[in-house]
Amino acid sequence: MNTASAPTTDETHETSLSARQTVKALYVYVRPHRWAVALGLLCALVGAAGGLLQPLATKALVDRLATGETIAGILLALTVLVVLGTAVEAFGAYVLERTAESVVLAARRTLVGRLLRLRIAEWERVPPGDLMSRVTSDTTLLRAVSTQAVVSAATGAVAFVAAIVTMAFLDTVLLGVTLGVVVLIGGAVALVMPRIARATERSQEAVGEISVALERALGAFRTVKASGAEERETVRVEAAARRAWRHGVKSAKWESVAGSADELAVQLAFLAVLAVGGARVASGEIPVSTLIAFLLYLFYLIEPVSRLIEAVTSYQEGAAAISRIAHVERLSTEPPARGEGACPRQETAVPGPASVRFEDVSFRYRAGLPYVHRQVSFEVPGTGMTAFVGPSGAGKSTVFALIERFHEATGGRVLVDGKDVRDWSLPGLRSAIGYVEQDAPVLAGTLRENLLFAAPDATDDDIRDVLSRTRLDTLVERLPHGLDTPVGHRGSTLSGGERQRVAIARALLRRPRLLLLDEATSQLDAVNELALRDVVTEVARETTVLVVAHRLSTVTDADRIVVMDAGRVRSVGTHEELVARDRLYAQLAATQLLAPTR
Ligand SMILES: Nc1ncnc2c1ncn2[C@@H]1O[C@H](COP(=O)(O)OP(=O)(O)OP(=O)(O)O)[C@@H](O)[C@H]1O
Repeated sequence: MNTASAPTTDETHETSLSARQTVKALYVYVRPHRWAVALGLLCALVGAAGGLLQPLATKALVDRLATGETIAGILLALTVLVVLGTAVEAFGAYVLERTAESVVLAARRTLVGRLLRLRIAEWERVPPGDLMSRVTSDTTLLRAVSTQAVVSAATGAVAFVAAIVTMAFLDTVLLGVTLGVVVLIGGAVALVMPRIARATERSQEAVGEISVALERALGAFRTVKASGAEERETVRVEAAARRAWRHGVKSAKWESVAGSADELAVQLAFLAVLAVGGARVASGEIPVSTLIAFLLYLFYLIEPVSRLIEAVTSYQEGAAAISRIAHVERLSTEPPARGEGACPRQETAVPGPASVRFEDVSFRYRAGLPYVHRQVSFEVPGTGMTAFVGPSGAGKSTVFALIERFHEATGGRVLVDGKDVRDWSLPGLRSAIGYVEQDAPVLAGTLRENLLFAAPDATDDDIRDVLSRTRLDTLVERLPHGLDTPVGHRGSTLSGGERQRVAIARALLRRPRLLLLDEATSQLDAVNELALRDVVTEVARETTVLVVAHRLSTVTDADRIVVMDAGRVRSVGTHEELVARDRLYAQLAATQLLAPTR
């Protein structure tokens, strides 16, 4: 029944796309811009046609010189041709660059939209730094392949065929010599191409590793410093950077081999044509103007051939990026809620506190991992405070994760208001809940942005009220810009206790029907703890409050306590009842839960 988590090892293995899948994925990006690409292609073709006419005009010019006719008209026509061709080509290039940027934007928007809807299980599996590098770095590789490569391939092919046909009219023997050389070099280039794709993919992977390593170190910056780990973490990031360099250089090596192939093909063909053509001119089989025109076409071939090579090269690079981007698209996202958009209002419109029931819930985070919940059953009626206690790792926080539907139960049912959480729309379910995580994350931005994060429509009065209830009003008075003071990366300019109170205020502003409070073990001082205790007690009068308790004061205030041990519910009762009849609870209360401000 579990669809949310439990990815297998196979799923985590990243496989490259086949050529067909790559082209299909590429087409999805290009399709919305096909008319712009077509316009760019048209401009490139016009430019190429201008180039194609030049050798013929030169042949006419040489012929006229031989007969003593005037050449001014042809020269003028040639100049106009060159200027117009260049202008059209420049316009086409702009259209393509703009389109390429739009393709990158579209890919980034799709990825970002998906990333924030990923299932928690997927998000836990893939390092955030790697995901970030796919959004920022890999998408840029789409730029070249999505438009320029398409146009280069098309114009290159058209110009190549046109030149070859014209050359066939001039002299088939010389064409045979030319094609022989081109096919030879082309075969060598074809061997090199897959190496470019492989090296690019490795290089992009290494860029992802740089982000992962950086995110790891910068995300625990103080710990890195306090542990004296700057050097080691630097080495780690550098190692990834060196891997990126190595594969980048490898890719550059093969690209330069491929990139110089066009020159080489034409130069070799030039020598061969010069030898064979010279003999044919000497024997009177062809006039010298034909040889000159043929040689000019030969040099004209450099461009289409280099365009074809460029197209294939950037396709190889792009294919690597498309594979990595497609991998994100394959990560599973949270299900679109049944009736999403319509249901939430209806669901949140139900007034009053929500009830919670676990029915024989079993759960493990992934196949192969041990069960965290085994037949967990308990019932929490609307209103009142229910505390969850138990040794570390007993599965208390996991109760909250299942209620929020961050993960889905492997067996049994989790019910909110008597309705299976899987039958709720996700926004509807979550909008009924206020959730304070154990580490009380505060986001970069101002204090106001943080408070309004879960309730963007809260009024100033609501904010004032919640600030005074959580004793944050004195902090706001002290801050230089009050509520509009930035709190730093992850709230680093606030104290641990302040961060926790901000997180609680944020949850309360949401006016939740169910408040989930994962108590931090040692964040609050006695005064603030007392104040918050009053707030939570007050909130519990009108809302269902579930607390993972680490403080004695919390459990003594609780209406009921659920004692968990090794993934099972051991007993349920009030503090007095449990002290009298549950040895583990009595022990916990006497030790871990004893100090009120632990
Ligand atoms: N995302 C996860 N993936 C895999 N295992 C996890 C994950 N989160 C928690 N666990 C494991 O599940 C078990 C229960 O974790 P949980 O956080 O529910 O315990 P807890 O009772 O809240 O502990 P504590 O009091 O220390 O916070 C632990 O053994 C933990 O290692």
